[in-house]
Amino acid sequence: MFHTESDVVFVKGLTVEAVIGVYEWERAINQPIRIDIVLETDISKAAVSDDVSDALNYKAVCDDVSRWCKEIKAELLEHLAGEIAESLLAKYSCQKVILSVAKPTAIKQAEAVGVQITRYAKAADNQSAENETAESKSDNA
Ligand SMILES: Nc1nc2c(c(=O)[nH]1)N=C([C@H](O)[C@@H](O)CO)CN2
Repeated sequence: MFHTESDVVFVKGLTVEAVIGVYEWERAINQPIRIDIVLETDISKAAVSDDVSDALNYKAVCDDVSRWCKEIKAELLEHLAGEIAESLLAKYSCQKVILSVAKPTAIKQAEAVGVQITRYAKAADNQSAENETAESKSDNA
C-alpha cells in the first residue's frame, strides 16, 4: 500500500529572545534565536471540517517552542534543537519534524549560523520490533 499524500504544517522565522551560548558573556544576556519548523502531519480531517480543533495548531506550537527556548537556556544549538524536536514529537500528532535553529547575531560576517535536524516519531510497530530484537539478543547472550 503506497501513500501518495504528504502534508506539513510549518512555522518560518519564529524569533525568540532567550539565553543561548557557550561563553560566559552569553549566559548573562538574551539573544535572538530564529526557528523554522516543518511538522509532517495528516491535514485531511481539518481540510474537510474547517475546524481548528482538528488541526495541528501552529499558534500552540509557536507558544510552546517560545516557552521551551526560554526554559532550556541551552549552551549549544544542537542541544536546543534536539530537546525541542523530541518535545514536539511527544506532544503533537506528527510523524516527522524538521527543525532549524539559528543565531542571526552570533557571527558578524554571517547572516545567521545554526543547525538543522530531522527527527521521526517512533512507530509502534518499529518499537515492538526493536524490543523483540533487543530481547532475542539478551536471550542469546
Ligand atoms: N556547532 C555549534 N558551534 C558553536 C555553537 C553552537 O551552539 N553550535 N555556539 C557557539 C557560541 O555560543 C557562539 O554562538 C558565540 O558567538 C560557538 N560555536
